[in-house]
Amino acid sequence: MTAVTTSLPTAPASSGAASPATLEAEGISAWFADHKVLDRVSLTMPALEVTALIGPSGCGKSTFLRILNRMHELIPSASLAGRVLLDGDDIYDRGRRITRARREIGMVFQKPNPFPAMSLYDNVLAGLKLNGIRANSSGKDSLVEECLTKAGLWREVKDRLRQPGGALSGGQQQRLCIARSLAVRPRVLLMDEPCSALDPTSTRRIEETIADLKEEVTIVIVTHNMQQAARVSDNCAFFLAEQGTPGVIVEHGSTDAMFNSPQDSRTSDYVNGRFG
Ligand SMILES: Nc1ncnc2c1ncn2[C@@H]1O[C@H](COP(=O)(O)OP(=O)(O)OP(=O)(O)O)[C@@H](O)[C@H]1O
Repeated sequence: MTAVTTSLPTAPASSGAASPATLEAEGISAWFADHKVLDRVSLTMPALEVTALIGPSGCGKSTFLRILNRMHELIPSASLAGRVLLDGDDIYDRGRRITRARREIGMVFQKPNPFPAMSLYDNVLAGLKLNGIRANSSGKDSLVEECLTKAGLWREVKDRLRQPGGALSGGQQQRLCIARSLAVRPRVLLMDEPCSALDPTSTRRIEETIADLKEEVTIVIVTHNMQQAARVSDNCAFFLAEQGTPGVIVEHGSTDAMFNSPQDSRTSDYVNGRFG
C-alpha cells in the first residue's frame, strides 16, 4: 500500500494500482503533412492481455502506437482522424486533458532513456512531479520498491538506489524505464520495440517482466521479432503498407491463430519470414 496522493481529479486512488483498461482504436487514419501513412485502422486491445503490432518497416506501427497516447500530435506536421477509446472514453475528447491520456497510457521506447545523472530512486519517481502526483517519503519508498519489483529490477538494485541511472546495463536501464512508467499507475503500457537495443539475456528478462505485468496493465508492443511476438503476446495485428499505399491492418486475431492458421497469405508469408 502506498501513500501516493494526487491533485488530479481522475488520478489513481491513494493506494493500489489503477485497473487495466481495454483500448479501442476506431477508424484511425494518420498523415504527416499530406502524406497519408495509416488508413482507417481499427483494433481492440483487450485489458489483461498483450497485443503485438507486427509488420514490415514503414507500415505505420509506431505512428499507430503514438496515436494511442496522443504523442502523434507532438509532431508539427502530423494529423489524424478516428477515435481512441479507453474503456469507452474517447482520449481525444475536447474536454479531456492531454496529460491525462499520457498518464493513463504510458510509453516505453526503443532505446532506454533513464535520466543518466539522476539516482535510480529519483528516476522511478520522475513522472510523479510531472503529473502533479504527490507522495510522502514512506509512500515514495514503498512505491519505488513496488515499481522496481514489478519491473523485475528490485533485487538487483535495492542496495544501490542512490546510484545514477546511467550506471546500469542497457537491459537494467530498460527495466528502470518500465518502473518509471508504472509509478504513475498507467492503465495501458505501450512498448515500441523495447528489446531491439538489448542482448538476448536482457531481452528474455524484459519478456518475463511483460508476462508478469499483464495482470497489472494492458500491454501493446511493437516488435520486429516474430519469436518475441509469439512468446509474449495473446493477440497480434499485422500491419502492411503495400506499394506506397497507407498502412492498414491486413489481419488480426489470437497469436496462436495468426502464427498457426493465418487467413491471409501475406500474414503467413510475413510470420514465416518470407518478406519484411
Ligand atoms: N516524424 C515524421 N515525419 C514525417 N514522416 C514520418 C514521421 N514519422 C514517420 N513517418 C513516416 O510514416 C510512415 C510510417 O512510419 P512508422 O515509423 O510509423 O512505421 P513503422 O512501421 O513503425 O516502421 P519501423 O518498423 O521501421 O519503425 C513512414 O512512411 C515514415 O517515413
